Amino acid sequence: MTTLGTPLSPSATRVMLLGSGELGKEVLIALQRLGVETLAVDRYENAPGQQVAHHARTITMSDPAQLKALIEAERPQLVVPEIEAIATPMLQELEDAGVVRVIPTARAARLTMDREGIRRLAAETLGVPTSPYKFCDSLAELQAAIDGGIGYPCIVKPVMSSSGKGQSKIDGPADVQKAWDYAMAGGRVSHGRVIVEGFIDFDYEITLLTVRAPDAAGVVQTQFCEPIGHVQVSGDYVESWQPHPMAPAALQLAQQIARTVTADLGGQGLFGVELFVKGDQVWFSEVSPRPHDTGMVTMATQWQNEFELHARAILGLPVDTTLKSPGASAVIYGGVDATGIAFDGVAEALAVPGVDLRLFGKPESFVKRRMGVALAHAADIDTARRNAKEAASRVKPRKA
Ligand SMILES: Nc1ncnc2c1ncn2[C@@H]1O[C@H](COP(=O)(O)OP(=O)(O)OP(=O)(O)O)[C@@H](O)[C@H]1O
Ligand SMILES: NCC(=O)N[C@@H]1O[C@H](COP(=O)([O-])[O-])[C@@H](O)[C@H]1O
Ligand SMILES: [Mg+2]
Repeated sequence: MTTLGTPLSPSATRVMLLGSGELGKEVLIALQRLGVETLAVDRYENAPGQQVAHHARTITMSDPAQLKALIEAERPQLVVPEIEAIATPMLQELEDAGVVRVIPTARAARLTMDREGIRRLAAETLGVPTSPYKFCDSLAELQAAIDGGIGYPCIVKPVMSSSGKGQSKIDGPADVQKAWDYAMAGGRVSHGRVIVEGFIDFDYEITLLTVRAPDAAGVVQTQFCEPIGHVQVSGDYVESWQPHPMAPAALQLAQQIARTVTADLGGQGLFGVELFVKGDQVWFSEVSPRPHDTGMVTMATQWQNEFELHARAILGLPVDTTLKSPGASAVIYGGVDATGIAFDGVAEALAVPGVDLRLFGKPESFVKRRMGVALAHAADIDTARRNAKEAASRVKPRKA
């Protein structure tokens, strides 16, 4: 039985988010709606989630000493990682010592913070199909890996990065040095290691949102949302839609891979399983043990969006993954480097049929920083995609 308390009282159910960007903000809102007391942590002040939580703290989350001190001082019942760049070995230590429960598990957070952990688990331990890959610590090792079998084209990524940071495609020998240098500059935590992956020439890619939540008997069951299709530019998502139509055989394989990987990671919560599909062939790419950026579309498409599903699953409450309507999302980038920016065209954007907006409230904009998203529901995904993109293009961020 789950019992929830009253926030800001001794009975409170207290949850700490580690990372409080646009995804954490929505998880925090979902938790607030259930009367959970929330504490939003991030690396900078006034992060989106910090603006809606009961409490806000700013620390270097990759520093084990700072992380330990904060968790020991606050003693939340649950710690919910929201980004990769966290001192996850310390989370493991605190979980092992019984100080906190980490969502979905400290081991899942540790394995997925580093591409090497999750890739070796999926490909080598679980035998799930992935692109060919090698890990390299120098430009010479990168060149040797490519010449030794990875071949061209291939993709280089820092082992610790997300949203495409430091990622580039190598089409031939002339690109290798550039890709190495770019990876060295782009990791979220400085680290001289990269993964080089053979390029998969997929027909399409999906995120399969997978929820592990207990049933009435308290047994954790796996449930899937409808597949989310998406388009990535420079390794960062720009557009997503749901449901993405799939051949039954490919969908079955996708669900089987997602079930295998998430069952091994364990715990309770929502996972974003990223998969490449070509005909009936499916490759595992990576997994977020938390809501996924492409899953923001579920704010327009599902009865319970991915943030509500995560909130419910981690609290041990029942979930409903069914679709309400086809829909789409389109990203709004900052377009300028400036703090405290203004957004023109909001009314024009909201005049597009079936459209809603999220402006995240990030205090500082960069040309390629995601500052908002347009959401659209429609009778079919083509209309929804068109309307979401139209609405996103009508929002004009500028220096205030
Ligand atoms: N081996 C590959 N073959 C073909 N395309 C790839 C490959 N690896 C990555 N990509 C493309 O680059 C995108 C981003 O890659 P990946 O998900 O590994 O990066 P990321 O930085 O973790 O992104 P995010 O944090 O947004 O999930 C993929 O969604 C896909 O479009
Ligand atoms: N693909 C992972 C992802 O989308 N993560 C989301 O972006 C935020 C960081 O944004 P920022 O880099 O603009 O601070 C994270 O806090 C999370 O919400
Ligand atoms: Mg990804």
